[in-house]
Amino acid sequence: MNVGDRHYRTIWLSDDGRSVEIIDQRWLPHEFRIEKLVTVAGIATAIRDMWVRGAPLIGVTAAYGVAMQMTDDASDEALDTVWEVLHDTRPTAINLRWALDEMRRFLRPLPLGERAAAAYRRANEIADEDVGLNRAIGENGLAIIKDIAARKQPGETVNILTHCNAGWLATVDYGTATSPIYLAVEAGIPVHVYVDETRPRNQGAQLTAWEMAGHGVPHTLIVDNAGGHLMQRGAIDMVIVGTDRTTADGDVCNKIGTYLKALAAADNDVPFYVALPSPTIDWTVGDGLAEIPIEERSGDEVSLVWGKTASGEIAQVRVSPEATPAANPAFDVTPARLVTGLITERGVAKASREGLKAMFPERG
Ligand SMILES: CSC[C@H]1O[C@H](OP(=O)(O)O)[C@H](O)[C@@H]1O
Repeated sequence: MNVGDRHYRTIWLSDDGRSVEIIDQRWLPHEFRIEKLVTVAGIATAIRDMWVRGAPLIGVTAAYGVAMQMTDDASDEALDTVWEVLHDTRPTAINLRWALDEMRRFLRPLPLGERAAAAYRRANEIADEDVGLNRAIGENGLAIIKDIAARKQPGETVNILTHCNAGWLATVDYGTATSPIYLAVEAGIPVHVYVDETRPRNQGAQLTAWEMAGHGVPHTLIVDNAGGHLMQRGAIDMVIVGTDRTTADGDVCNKIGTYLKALAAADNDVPFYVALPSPTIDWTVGDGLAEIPIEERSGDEVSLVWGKTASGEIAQVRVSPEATPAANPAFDVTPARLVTGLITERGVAKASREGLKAMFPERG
């Protein structure tokens, strides 16, 4: 997407044809910093410490990490080792495993001398594929927004709530949950987005709000706990979120707090949509609550908050007593029964095994 008058992706191959450059999302919205990643260890750190984050972007970053490894050592052992090293960075987003599996499947049959160049070609393809998938998700989600707009008074705003950041910053471009929003704005549909701040790391306040402001999308930042209140008062027409892993039965694992939004939406008859590219579907898992590993991150992310001081310094401040321990599950699971529809690149699927099989019959 555009940052000012320049188009950016979240990750791109450096001119040296080996390193990758990323938007280091830790400093947004206060500073727009580009970082160059030159080693597999650097790629692993960038994923683990959330310099880059978001399920699709994590997968693409790992794909480039495999390619980087192939330039150093293209042996089968090195291919297996880099798979393990990068897979261990974060446990929940299935795109990470999907991308690592895809790179290993693609490279294993190749002669060692061909693997490095082929790996970069495949990583570039995966990045490009992500952009196409997200654009298609946007088209399919736009139809839903248009339908809601058609049922309101002419010119009346469609109010959308989103949680965390499933924007272009969570992908290579366009985003998943935000893609229909961007296309709706392009189509001239009056939309307004309620942006959940999304504690503890505030991906909504720091990233989604930055994206919305950057693209002139009317939006309002709210605390995570305000969504139900707004739904009770008819202020929300639809909820749209992303996902880090959706099961073959339609259970949706996403940023912590998503489940509570889905409960409030169900209680207030507000449609609750999940936008996802198919690599985010884990076909090996049915029961999300029982089978999806939930990342437990440091309690410091709860107790300490990043922000910009009055003097313009980016700093952390403590919001709880030093002695108070904090728990920090990073994701939760929304049961399929609470999901109105899964907006995929092929269309809107019912959140069920049958619905996903109908959309992806080759997965039968
Ligand atoms: C388009 S996937 C975005 C998804 O990833 C986020 O998690 P994190 O920021 O921890 O990587 C969040 O769950 C978003 O919905």
